[in-house]
Amino acid sequence: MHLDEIVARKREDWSRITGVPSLGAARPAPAVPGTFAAALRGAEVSVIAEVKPKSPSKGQLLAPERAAGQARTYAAAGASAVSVLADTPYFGGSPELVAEIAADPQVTVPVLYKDFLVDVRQVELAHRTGADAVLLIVRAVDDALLKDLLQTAAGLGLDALVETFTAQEIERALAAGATIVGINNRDLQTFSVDLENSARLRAGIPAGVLTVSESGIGGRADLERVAGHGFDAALIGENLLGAADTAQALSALLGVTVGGTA
Ligand SMILES: O=P(O)(O)OC[C@@H](O)[C@@H](O)c1c[nH]c2ccccc12
Repeated sequence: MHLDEIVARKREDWSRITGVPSLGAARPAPAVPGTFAAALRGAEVSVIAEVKPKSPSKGQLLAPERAAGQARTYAAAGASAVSVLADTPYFGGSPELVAEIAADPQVTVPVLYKDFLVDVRQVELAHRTGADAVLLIVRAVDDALLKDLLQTAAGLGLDALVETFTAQEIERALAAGATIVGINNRDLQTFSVDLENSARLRAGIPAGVLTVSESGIGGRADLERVAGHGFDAALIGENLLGAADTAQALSALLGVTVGGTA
């Protein structure tokens, strides 16, 4: 299974859905534009820590009942933002999980809604969860839809992390107006990971655009490499989810980058 199959399924699912699904009693505060972007800015490389209950390549990563607590641990241990999977069939998350985490007073950092967006109604659903930002994957959409998704997000006060994998996708992201660009180190067609992908493509992103290196970042050496290439942030899931002590793993990652004290 790879990106094309996931995207085909999402399109089919959303063709059957009428309107925007409601989220029960969830009544989030309105999104404050720029909250997620602001969390990534700063002198040091920021960490966006991910709550990814399972993945197609690794299987179960986190027991469902531990997912919400994981976000609290990330926030307490110094993550600048948390990314939460809203996709259920492939990644074991849900919009309800995003809503629960976004409403948690102990999660004091911005929340990124992570799904495969192929319909503007998904941006509205993300907004209903109380998330601060959405992930948009360039490869999953055409230019017109990418623009629509970006404009819908902006209209609702949501920031957008626009994910790319190639130089051409970076150009498409920038042409559509992206102000936060992610470069994935994992090829979503094959699931192979190469950190050099970020390094190679970073130069194609102009100053003033926030940059995020995504996937396969394993430890402090990797994070330093990413910082050295000038990224504002790193998106990290599996390494933290697999650690015996998440808080300690995250502190060790951050300790070095914020002053070499870890
Ligand atoms: O767990 P990792 O290798 O640290 O990667 C996190 C994140 O980048 C990855 O989960 C991801 C990047 N883009 C995605 C799109 C959909 C689902 C998941 C992802």
